Amino acid sequence: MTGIALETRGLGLTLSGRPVLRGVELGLRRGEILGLLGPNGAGKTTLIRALAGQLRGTAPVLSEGADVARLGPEARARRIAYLPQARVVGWPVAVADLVALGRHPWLRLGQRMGPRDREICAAAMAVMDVAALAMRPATELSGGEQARVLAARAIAQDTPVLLADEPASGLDPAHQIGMMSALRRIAAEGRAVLVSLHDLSLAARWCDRLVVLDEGMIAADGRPEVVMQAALLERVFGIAARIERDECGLLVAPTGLAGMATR
Ligand SMILES: Nc1ncnc2c1ncn2[C@@H]1O[C@H](COP(=O)(O)OP(=O)(O)OP(=O)(O)O)[C@@H](O)[C@H]1O
Repeated sequence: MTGIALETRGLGLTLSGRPVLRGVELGLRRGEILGLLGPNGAGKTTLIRALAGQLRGTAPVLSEGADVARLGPEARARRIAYLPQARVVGWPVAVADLVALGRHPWLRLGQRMGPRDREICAAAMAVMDVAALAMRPATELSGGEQARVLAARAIAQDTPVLLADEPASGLDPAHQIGMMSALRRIAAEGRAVLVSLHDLSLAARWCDRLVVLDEGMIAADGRPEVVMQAALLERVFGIAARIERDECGLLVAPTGLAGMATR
């Protein structure tokens, strides 16, 4: 068994005639939390959807030798959990039942959850701090609460690969830290985690490796201290930033637009 849980080599993808991804070479390693960064429209969501098997590009995405786009939905859901960017609950199901949907790929038709399934759901709800909301209709929750419930469902899926598209957006600072720490714990269990983020400090502090997408191409791929360079932030994001290191890791604070006076 290699350390690579999911990979694609030379992935290109065109949407409505527009090239959105070009020559993407990426491998997600077990035990690693990979942060995917890039400006709006860089192609992060498109790449995540391709990795999740929802979009097909010019190269396959391979999970243990299998093309994920060709796997049936159940087999795919046992290998890859995908937390989409849009996190709105559309129907008034109780939080605990919504999280339990994460166990469905592991149950046979008509089979009820067993003690182990219930344990996994309870742990996912605890880690996302939604256990106290278990009986509430999910539609009555705040945006951040709904986001945490849907993250708990993805965590309950208990897959070797977890892909999370901006899971920290809309969360308060404590729950952002809770989210990153939960993802890090999942990676520490030997799973592969990819998370897209706009918060550069959150990415630099919590991720083992950062990949920066720019106009559909990988502009940088490496450890946070290697990737987080003033020249790259200026070129890709058009910003000036203060980059500092303290005992917790890197701090990356945007100070202004590139070429303009810092305020
Ligand atoms: N269905 C589509 N048809 C045509 N173009 C699309 C389609 N979906 C996305 N795009 C384009 O592909 C590019 C990448 O979009 P994507 O959503 O992957 O970016 P992103 O990096 O996730 O951005 P953000 O940070 O704003 O979420 C954008 O320019 C977008 O307009």
